[in-house]
Amino acid sequence: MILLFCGLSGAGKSTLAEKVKDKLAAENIFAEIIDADVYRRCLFKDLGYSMEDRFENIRRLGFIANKFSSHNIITIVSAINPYDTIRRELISAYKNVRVVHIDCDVDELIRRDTKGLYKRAMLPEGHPDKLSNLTGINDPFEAPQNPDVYVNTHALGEKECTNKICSFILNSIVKEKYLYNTYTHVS
Ligand SMILES: Nc1ncnc2c1ncn2[C@@H]1O[C@H](COP(=O)(O)OS(=O)(=O)O)[C@@H](OP(=O)(O)O)[C@H]1O
Ligand SMILES: Nc1ncnc2c1ncn2[C@@H]1O[C@H](COP(=O)(O)OP(=O)(O)O)[C@@H](O)[C@H]1O
Repeated sequence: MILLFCGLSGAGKSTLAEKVKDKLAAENIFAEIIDADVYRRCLFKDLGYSMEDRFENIRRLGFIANKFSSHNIITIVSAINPYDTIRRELISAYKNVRVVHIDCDVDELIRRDTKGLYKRAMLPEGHPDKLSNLTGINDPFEAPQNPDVYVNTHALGEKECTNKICSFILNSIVKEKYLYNTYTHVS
């Protein structure tokens, strides 16, 4: 199964991916997280934030995710993933792709602003530090219309969000008789 965790920067994709992974590990279910921010820094240094580059980023992440997923590893792709077209492309290309919308009100994201990106995006035009294409501020985010799971991290705490996502995964495993790997957790 490939889970596309999509949502704006700071919404909670990475936090929830780690928590979901830990909760599944407690049930001896192995999950792999493909965090776009990490892959961009290590492997995809050639990509920026134009629509074309974002499409290419998601295509590459999807390709890698499918390698893990084809070995029956629950695979979480944590990326803003703002465009419906490319999400649909992955859904058509690979088996068992599910969309998890990690939503959060923009006002709350501006308050969190853990990376200082929102502050930079809201600087006046012409300011040398202004970020010109931050998703949700001055670049589009097409919210998934029918996500398999929806959580709003302003309305729900980390634990509630984690439980909701894990319940979906565990129910899917049962329904689809998903062959999942078990492993010995080494801390
Ligand atoms: N202009 C702009 N827009 C969006 N995001 C920006 C931008 N510049 C830098 N960053 C940082 O890059 C991370 C988003 O990369 P993604 O690969 O998830 O984006 S995308 O799916 O290709 O749209 C995102 O990471 P997260 O905060 O984890 O979402 C940001 O830290
Ligand atoms: N319900 C929640 N779920 C996830 N993160 C939350 C929640 N409430 C507050 N947060 C905080 O929001 C921030 C989300 O950051 P992060 O997970 O890096 O977001 P993203 O990966 O989407 O950019 C963290 O500081 C986290 O502690």
